[in-house]
Amino acid sequence: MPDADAATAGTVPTGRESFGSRLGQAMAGRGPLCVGIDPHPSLLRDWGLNDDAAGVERFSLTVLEAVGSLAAAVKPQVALYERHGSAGMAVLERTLAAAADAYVLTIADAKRGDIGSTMAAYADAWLRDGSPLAADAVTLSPYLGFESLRPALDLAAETGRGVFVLALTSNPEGASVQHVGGMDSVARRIVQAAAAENRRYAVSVPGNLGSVGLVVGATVGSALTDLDLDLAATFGPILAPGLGAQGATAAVLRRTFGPAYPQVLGTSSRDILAAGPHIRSLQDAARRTRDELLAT
Ligand SMILES: O=c1ccn([C@@H]2O[C@H](COP(=O)(O)O)[C@@H](O)[C@H]2O)c(=O)[nH]1
Repeated sequence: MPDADAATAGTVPTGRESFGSRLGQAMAGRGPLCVGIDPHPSLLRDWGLNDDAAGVERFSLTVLEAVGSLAAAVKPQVALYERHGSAGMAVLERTLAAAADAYVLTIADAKRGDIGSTMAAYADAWLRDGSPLAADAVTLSPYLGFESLRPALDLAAETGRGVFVLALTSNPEGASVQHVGGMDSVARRIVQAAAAENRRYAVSVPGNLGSVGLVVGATVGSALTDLDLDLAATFGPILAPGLGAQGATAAVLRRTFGPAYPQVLGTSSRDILAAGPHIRSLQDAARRTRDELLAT
């Protein structure tokens, strides 16, 4: 049931189940792990694959086959397909289609953000039904202003898809922009805007996940307390990259996110991918990370 805030809210304008609801079910059923599909040149080499589109395709489909049933979602890193030009983007299209066929949720890590008119085109690419690059969700950068993301926010709601807006990124340089403003920080404005968006679609109900998520790095340390950020109150999923290769552990994640931990989708790429190319080894690595996330 919607809460009082939702009295004036809109409803999700689609017959399709919302992304938040689908992700919530996947997290409950498979565990709170997202595996990044990041075909770095060094990983391709270690897997005995060429650094070309064919190598990227083999890599991507192997990861999908290995972890599809162990992860709530997979997150292809768009830059690592883009570096192979149109052939790489075609591989990304086929990877997204293969994941959809296997009922695995996809989060395209594209970090898009632009002025409104151009943002509408990015929204069409990643969130429109029938687009060859349509994913279940896409990552967005709000640094042209949160409202500049409106075309993507609205299209995601319309098509039952989701977005993850960068709030506190996992890289150390992020603080120089995101922490600015002290107790009225840039990050706080983004968190509040995401919360308002989830309220708008009447999902501010404990236990229900909204479809407007945030990216908050697993490596942000005490920033949530320092900046007084209440992530639980956003009711949205939190994509938390930084596990493994960037140094964070499941225990760190639990400490960092506190009451918002049930909303956290822990994300790991290189740490798990380094176990390939053998399916069994990839599965062991993904299972270990997932079990650590569940155990904390
Ligand atoms: O704040 C952010 C936002 C996105 N990422 C992305 O996540 C993966 C992390 O890869 P690892 O190999 O597990 O370090 C990568 O695709 C980043 O672009 C992030 O790390 N931090």
